Amino acid sequence: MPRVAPPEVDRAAAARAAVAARQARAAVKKSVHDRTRSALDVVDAAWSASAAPAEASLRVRELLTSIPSLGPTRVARAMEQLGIAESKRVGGLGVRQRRRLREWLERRDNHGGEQQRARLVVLAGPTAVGKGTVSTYIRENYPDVHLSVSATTRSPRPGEVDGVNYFFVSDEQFDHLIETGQMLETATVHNAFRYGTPREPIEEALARGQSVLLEIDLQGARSVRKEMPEAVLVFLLPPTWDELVRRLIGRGTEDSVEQQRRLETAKVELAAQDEFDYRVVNHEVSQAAREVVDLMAIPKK
Ligand SMILES: Nc1ncnc2c1ncn2[C@@H]1O[C@H](COP(=O)(O)OP(=O)(O)OP(=O)(O)O)[C@@H](O)[C@H]1O
Ligand SMILES: Nc1nc2c(ncn2[C@@H]2O[C@H](COP(=O)(O)O)[C@@H](O)[C@H]2O)c(=O)[nH]1
Repeated sequence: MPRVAPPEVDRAAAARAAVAARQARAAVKKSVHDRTRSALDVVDAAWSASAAPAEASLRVRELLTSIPSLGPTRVARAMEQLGIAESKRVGGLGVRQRRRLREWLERRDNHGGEQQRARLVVLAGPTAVGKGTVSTYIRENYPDVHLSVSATTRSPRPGEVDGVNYFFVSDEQFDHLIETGQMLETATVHNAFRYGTPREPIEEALARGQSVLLEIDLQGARSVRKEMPEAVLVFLLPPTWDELVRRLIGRGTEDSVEQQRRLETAKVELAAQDEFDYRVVNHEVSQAAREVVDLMAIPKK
């Protein structure tokens, strides 16, 4: 192969080009930031008692596409995730829609207008610490997070819905899911029933850029770490041991034998908290949920 002489490098020109590129990137970032802040102002203004008709009647779709980094496809997807109809006007948003839109805009702004990298976050912790409660809060208030729905061989509790809380399956169906490679991890929890995380919905959500939350036990968290080392492991802690016992007994879904069994497992699980990347104390549900969601945005330790 003939040797090609390296081109003469004009170092000064290269440095000038790099500075110009940096300045251009900073300008775009600033304009995204400014437009995001003014979008937030419009959302707030449309809700104030003295709202100008122009702000209230603006369509959410138009408001979002006014932000330079958001094209029509991204806007359509975001609105779907936020549960806001395509034709909705800013003044016509419901309380929860408005809160979700504000939080979404704030999160984008905190990340320089960039869509944050999709992350797989595993939430584990002792029984009755509030994993299910925090996950439900996230499902209802952060629709851009995909919540994994586990399969289990236990029976539904009153109010639990198949396909929403769990996929309630028989032992034979659970075996089939394992044999056909459909599970990312499985475990027998509290020496009682089998639980497992279906693999495909997680892979699909991550591929479309959606962060995923798994609410699973310690064994499951360890298995996920082996399979997907990029996963972020979060341990949910109770404010105190006595509060944990109060929550378990207060929930009233287990008899006293099962409560004792779960508290024994809880001691083992609490001893493993140092294996996790982050710890979040569940004093208050909305605060704990926000801390968990915020962890989806920061680089893994
Ligand atoms: N921050 C909180 N403050 C007070 N009570 C809470 C809080 N979080 C959850 N709870 C209550 O504690 C109880 C246990 O919560 P939850 O069922 O969500 O726990 P869990 O960790 O999912 O339990 P398990 O692992 O046994 O399924 C529920 O009655 C719930 O309402
Ligand atoms: N390893 C897994 N553990 C899971 C999964 N889904 C739920 N769980 C954990 O099971 C216990 C009991 O749950 P409950 O709803 O019967 O009270 C709890 O610690 C859950 O976190 C899973 O897919 N894999």
